[in-house]
Amino acid sequence: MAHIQLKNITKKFGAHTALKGLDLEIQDGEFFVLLGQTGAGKTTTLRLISGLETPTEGDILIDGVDVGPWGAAERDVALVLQQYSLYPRYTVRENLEFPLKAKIRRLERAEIDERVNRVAKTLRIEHLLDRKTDRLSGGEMQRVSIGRAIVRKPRVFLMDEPLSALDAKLREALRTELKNLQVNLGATFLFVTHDQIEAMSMGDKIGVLNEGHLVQVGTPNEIYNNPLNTFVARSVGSPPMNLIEGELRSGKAVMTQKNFELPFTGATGTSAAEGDRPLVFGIRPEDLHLEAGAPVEAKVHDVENHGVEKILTLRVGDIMLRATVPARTDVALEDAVRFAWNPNKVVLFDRASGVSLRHAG
Ligand SMILES: Nc1ncnc2c1ncn2[C@@H]1O[C@H](COP(=O)(O)OP(=O)(O)OP(=O)(O)O)[C@@H](O)[C@H]1O
Repeated sequence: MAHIQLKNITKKFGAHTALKGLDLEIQDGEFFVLLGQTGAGKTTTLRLISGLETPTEGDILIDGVDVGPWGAAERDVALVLQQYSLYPRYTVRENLEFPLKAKIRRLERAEIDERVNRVAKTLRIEHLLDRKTDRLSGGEMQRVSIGRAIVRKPRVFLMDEPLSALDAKLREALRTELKNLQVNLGATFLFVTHDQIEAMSMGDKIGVLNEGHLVQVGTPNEIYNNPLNTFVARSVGSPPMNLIEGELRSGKAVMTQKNFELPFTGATGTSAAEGDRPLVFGIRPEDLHLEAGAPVEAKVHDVENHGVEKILTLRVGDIMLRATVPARTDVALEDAVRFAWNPNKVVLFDRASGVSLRHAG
């Protein structure tokens, strides 16, 4: 178990700056997810913590100790990658024993057996112990890779998209297992992914990374309900938050799309809302609902049936809005419908900076 702190980390590769002044703190026993698109700097962050790269500027502290001078082995962190790095001609048992046989560990045979058996039981791969790893399915191989990390009892687990090579069903199953495992071990996990569903479902905390900048850190609820800016608003939620242009007029927010104009009755949420200015309204699809007599008319442009719910695309003039409605809602393409929204749930963003007025205030 360990507490990790990154202080003002910058990492340059030649002329390219991969990380820019990154400050990040991961509490002991926390499941922290770093969410970002390709090239955001996720892998670089993991490689810096594990000691495979050196920061251009800034410090990395593990349990309050500056680990800058320490090599990868001394840091005692385990890195699990998307591509399983197993020895193909070895059995599962041999692969699990391997990290324990390093000379510096000097473990007794009985201790090695005990650890391997316990990990195999935890990951439900006991029946595979004597099988060669090239005879395993993708999900089994990834379990063994995770097992190789656990068996060492490292201080920190760093996971680089470990589930992204697996099919959807397996990914879902392993998400739950990995989360349970982290809770049972009480371990500190830093898990990086570009998949917002993974981030939302697994993280105690999420850090949203964009082009080497940490944009926002918060619990999944904070990130979802109170995004710092339109980038974060678009990064989480499926379908994503509706973002509609409008403006502030005499203290009232007004949506001013070409074909409709609507007063917004909810609180603007900040004193920074004084003075007229261009805004973006953020409304989650589940906060839009169909209602007879509601203020705005729309045409049903698309209907996706997802079992328990339907995702509608509504066309209002030339803008498209997504609405998540109960599956029993009876609508067909090109139906005329009316919709309303929950004014308390609307998030207002400054159009120029993209920053939420709640945060700017
Ligand atoms: N060794 C290197 N030399 C030069 N540029 C690098 C090197 N490693 C990473 N980069 C660059 O730094 C940026 C961040 O890369 P990084 O691998 O950390 O992104 P990522 O968020 O993990 O992306 P992905 O999801 O695609 O793995 C990218 O623009 C990448 O091209």
